[in-house]
Amino acid sequence: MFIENFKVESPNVKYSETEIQSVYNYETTELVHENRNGAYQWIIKPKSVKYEFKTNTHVPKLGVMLVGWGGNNGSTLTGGVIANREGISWATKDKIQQANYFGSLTQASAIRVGSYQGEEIYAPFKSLLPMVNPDDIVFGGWDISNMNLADAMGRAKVFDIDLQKQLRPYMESMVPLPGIYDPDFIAANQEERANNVIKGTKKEQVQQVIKDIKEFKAATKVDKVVVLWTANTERYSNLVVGLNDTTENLLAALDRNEAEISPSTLFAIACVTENVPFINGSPQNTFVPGLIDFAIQKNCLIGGDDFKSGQTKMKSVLVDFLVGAGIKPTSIVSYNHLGNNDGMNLSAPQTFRSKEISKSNVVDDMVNSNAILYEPGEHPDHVVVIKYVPYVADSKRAMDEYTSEIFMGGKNTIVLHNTCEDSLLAAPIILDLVLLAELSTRIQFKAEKEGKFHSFHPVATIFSYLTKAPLVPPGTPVVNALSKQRAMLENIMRACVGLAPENNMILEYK
Ligand SMILES: NC(=O)c1ccc[n+]([C@@H]2O[C@H](COP(=O)([O-])OP(=O)(O)OC[C@H]3O[C@@H](n4cnc5c(N)ncnc54)[C@H](O)[C@@H]3O)[C@@H](O)[C@H]2O)c1
Ligand SMILES: O=P([O-])([O-])O[C@@H]1[C@@H](O)[C@H](O)[C@@H](O)[C@H](O)[C@@H]1O
Repeated sequence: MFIENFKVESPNVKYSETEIQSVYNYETTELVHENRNGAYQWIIKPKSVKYEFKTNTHVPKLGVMLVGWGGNNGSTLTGGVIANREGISWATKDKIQQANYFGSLTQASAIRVGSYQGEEIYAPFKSLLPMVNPDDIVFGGWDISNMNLADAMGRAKVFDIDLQKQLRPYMESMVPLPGIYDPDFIAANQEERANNVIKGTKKEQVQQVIKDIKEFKAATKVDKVVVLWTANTERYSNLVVGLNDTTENLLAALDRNEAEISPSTLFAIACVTENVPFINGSPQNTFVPGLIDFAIQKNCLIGGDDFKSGQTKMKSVLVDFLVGAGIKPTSIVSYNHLGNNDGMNLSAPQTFRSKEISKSNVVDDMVNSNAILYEPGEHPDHVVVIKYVPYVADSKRAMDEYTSEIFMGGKNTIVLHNTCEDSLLAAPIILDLVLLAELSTRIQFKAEKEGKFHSFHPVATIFSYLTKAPLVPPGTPVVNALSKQRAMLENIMRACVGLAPENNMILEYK
């Protein structure tokens, strides 16, 4: 059965006018490696840590500024939210289609809240904590192309024509602000669309972005802004001691107009300076060490990298299943071709390399988790291929082959074929990222030994379910297995309302 909402009644949770307060006993373990009777032994000690959470329940009017607003993802998300807000339906060759938020974890997924009279009861994921209604988001942003959002939607070739016709009146007045264009960081084939750029030194560009954010807030009267990069994939920035290794060096490099500071890092500097959450939806290393250091100093939320939308999402499920079943993946080949501008930009070796890294590292934690299957340092052959084929446009064609060793020398090969509009997978993920970024800034918590409440660490690891290469604070383990990432996010939100983690034991029926 499905229920639309619920209230938790427990000594561990208190609802007030302005916040939800909860007490949560975090059950974990502490490991020691000790010499017991002459032999070293691993000892596991269960540990319970009492946490307190406070969630501000005032849901703000949210402004979302997209870098790359006029791109396939930016125009698709904007149009999709308008279509949902206005209740637009449109004719397709099969039926009259209603707008929806399918593919969004927060808007279209469910959680188990228990059982009632022998029936499992589920509720919307978004019913756990008060969240911004996506229909109310005010969009803005930047693009190096000056095309208005209605024409950009046409250029993207993602939405059905009847839908595009209905959306055009809402979108043709939306014109991106000039972006920061640096041909050294993206493919040369992007030059022809760069007709809308901020001139001046890198510091002047940062100052312009800050001014843009302030003017957007004032004009739209939003309470909060989240900035998200859905512009082109850049090449990796070189990490240089004395240039981008610390906050001081990065800001000094900015003053010197150093060439090696990428547009995405410039946007991130502007956002951290203004304490505006910044999320990187692309695979490049926007968050150089100096930027991470700056975000920590300012306690400004940053998160990324690279939306996890299709092939990689499947990979993080399949490899988790195989390794978890004691089956040994030995060869993984991920090929896809697509014909959108993203694909065109990725046809350059340096920008492709950024994507190859984010699409390849996703199996590392799962492989390293099982020494029965893999010797130290052993890992599957893993190849990523992306080809640009203009004719297919946004309709990405992905083909994957997974070969594994099974019982008694057997081999198993799984082949997947996956075709879809890439932007229709990415747009709901962008929505989740900005909604969760806003929500996480309303949560404070402390452990029993801590003196005062504090926010999450500025480097937002709670986004890992939504990103290919989860950005984590230094020294934090990277988890890529999709089921673990989803459970982590759900259980943290459950803790905020005093609910225990979903442990799937349903002992009452055992
Ligand atoms: N399924 C997906 O679509 C998916 C999944 C994961 C990651 N991504 C990443 O998301 C990003 C956007 O994908 P897309 O399909 O929308 O690409 P796109 O090329 O259609 O859109 C990118 C937009 O950014 C603009 N742009 C480029 N550099 C800019 C800058 N410095 N400042 C402002 N605007 C700039 C371009 O003019 C373009 O309009 C890419 O980096 C892509 O790799 C996409
Ligand atoms: O999310 P995913 O399907 O693994 O990866 C995708 C790539 O396969 C695709 O070629 C690229 O253009 C998209 O930006 C996205 O990154």
